[in-house]
Formats: sequence, structure tokens, C-alpha cells
Amino acid sequence: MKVTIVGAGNVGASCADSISYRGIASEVVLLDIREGFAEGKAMDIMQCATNTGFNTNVSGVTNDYSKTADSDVVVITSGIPRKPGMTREELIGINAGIVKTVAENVLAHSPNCIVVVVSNPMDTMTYLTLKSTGLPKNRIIGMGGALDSSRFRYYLSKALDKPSNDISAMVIGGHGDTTMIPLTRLAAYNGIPVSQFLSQEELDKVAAATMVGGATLTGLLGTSAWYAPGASVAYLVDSILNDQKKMIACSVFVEGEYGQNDICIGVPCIIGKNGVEQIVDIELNDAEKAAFAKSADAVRNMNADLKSVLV
Ligand SMILES: NC(=O)c1ccc[n+]([C@@H]2O[C@H](COP(=O)([O-])OP(=O)(O)OC[C@H]3O[C@@H](n4cnc5c(N)ncnc54)[C@H](O)[C@@H]3O)[C@@H](O)[C@H]2O)c1
Ligand SMILES: O=C(O)C[C@H](O)C(=O)O
Repeated sequence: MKVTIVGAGNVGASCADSISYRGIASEVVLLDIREGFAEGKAMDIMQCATNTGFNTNVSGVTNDYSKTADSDVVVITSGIPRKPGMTREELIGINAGIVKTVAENVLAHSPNCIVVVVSNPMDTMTYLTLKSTGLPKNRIIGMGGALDSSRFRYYLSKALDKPSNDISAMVIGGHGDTTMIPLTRLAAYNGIPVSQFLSQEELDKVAAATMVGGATLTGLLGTSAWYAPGASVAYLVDSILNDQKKMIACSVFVEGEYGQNDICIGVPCIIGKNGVEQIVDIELNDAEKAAFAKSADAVRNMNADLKSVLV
């Protein structure tokens, strides 16, 4: 199986590293516009092979899309990250043009691939990719919910003082500081609702920390995070390549699910060899429904900014 990752920066390289380490692809191609950069990242990753024991062939190319031909999955991470104090939405002006061109180039060489969109603002970039390429909706997946859910589990694990892997929890809605919806009511510690262990005040703090999880890291690092984003992409790509049919919150095109239409937004999805195989339309309570509708409005408003790019 062949995976191309466009953008060999912090997130792209971390995706390549995590995918290789998982041993889920025979070939990974990293592509960047910066001369020699993807080649250097690929060489560095390949020099891990003997010590970590992976057999994936990772190569790097400078803007040569012919080397990405016949990829099964393409991950788009090209574009600028935010700096401390910025929102993801502020990146749209630069990233929309980059993502649209990259998606066109990628599909010219891999017409049957599944596209995973990572560049921010991710829900808007996913919608742009869908609208500008005309690909069927099952083949365009925005990655954000997998990361936000893993941060939710991290903050729950800190509050509970228990391992993250004993906790199941999901974040739906937009991938934005104010649009995420951590589903606290459904979060569980080994199947037991977390509300049996944590007060409402503690749960509210966990949800608030989750929503600004990316901003917190951006403040600490001076640029946005990459290890957990790379690991989240690898988790998603594993479910595609190995047809695992995992339920993962992903930004996908909705047509009536959760009462919404004509936007890409985070919802629970079954992810397999065909990409998005099912949207799991769970019953939300009234407060969750209201939060989802508000989140969808914000995502829809952001898409309006794509008018000049989508001509
Ligand atoms: N969806 C998520 O959960 C998530 C998580 C982390 C980061 N991100 C987003 O991912 C993007 C990348 O973040 P990063 O930290 O890797 O940034 P980065 O600056 O480290 O890397 C971006 C790379 O893209 C390359 N690039 C720019 N234009 C290109 C083009 N036209 N073709 C090919 N390559 C091009 C740059 O040369 C650079 O190497 C940002 O938009 C960031 O906000 C999203
Ligand atoms: O926070 C960011 O801007 C990057 C990414 O969306 C994240 O959540 O880490």
C-alpha cells in the first residue's frame, strides 16, 4: 500500500514517522515545495528503520507529483500553522489556495486515492477539497476528531489519575477552539460513566481544556503541535489501509445527519477501505443538539469565505 503525505513539515514528517513505525504501508512518499526538505526528512526517518524495525520505504521529493502516482491514501498537511494568540480560522487566506492546488495535483496522479485533509482550518479545507475536486464524499476525510478525542481522553486521564487507554471518549463538531463538542455524558472509564468519579465542575474543566488543547500547545511551543496530530493521522490511515472499520470522529460531508447539510464537520464515522463507510448518527440530548447546531453554523459561516477560491 502506498501513502503520500504532502507537506513535510512538523505534522507531515510526524505522519510519515508514525505510519512507518506502525508498518501499515509498503511505501510512503513525502512531498514538499521546499527544495531538498522532504528528501532530508525521509532520509532521517529511514535511518530509524534498523533500530525500530520497520520495513516501509520512505522517500522524499521536491514538488514532483509523478512520484506520488497510484497512492492509496494521500494526506494533505501543506500550509501554514498558527502562532500563539491566533485561531485556526485565521489561516484560511493562505491555506485555501495551497490546499486546492495540492488536491488537484494529487488527484491528477492518484485518481482513486482517499484524501485525508489535515491543514487548517481543517473543516473548511475538507469542504474545499470536496467541492473543488468533485470526489465522492466517502473519499474525503478531515482529521481533527481523532486528535481532539485523544486530547479529551488525556485530560480525563489526568483528572481521574487513570491510564488514557482505559478511557473511551469522543469529541464531535468543528475542529475549532469554540466549536468542538467533547461528549462528556458518553465518556467512560472501563465502561463506567466518568460522572461517577468526577464532579460536574471537574468535567467542565476537562471539556474546556480539551477545546483549547491545540491553543495550549501552540502557546507552549510557539507553533502548533505535531506528535499527536501525526499519531492521529496514522491511526486513521491504519483503519483505511487495513479495513479496520474503527469508529473515529472525522470531518465529513453531512447530508441530513445530525440535522445538517452541505458542510464538513466532525461526526462519528466507520472508517474502512472505502474511506467513510458510515456516519453513525447517535441520539444527542437537547444541550448537545444545541451545541452541535451552533458549531455547524460557525463552520458554515467559515465556508462562505471560500467563495473567491471556489470559482
Ligand atoms: N487537523 C489537525 O488536527 C491539525 C493538527 C496539527 C496541525 N494542523 C495543520 O497542519 C498544517 C501544517 O502544520 P505544520 O506544523 O506541519 O506546519 P509546517 O510549517 O511545519 O509544515 C508545513 C509544510 O507545508 C509545506 N508547503 C507549503 N506550501 C506547500 C505546497 N504548495 N506544496 C507542498 N508543500 C507545501 C511547507 O514548505 C512546510 O514544510 C497547518 O495548517 C496546521 O494548522 C492540523
Ligand atoms: O492547534 C492548531 O492550530 C493545530 C491543530 O489543529 C491542533 O489541534 O493541534
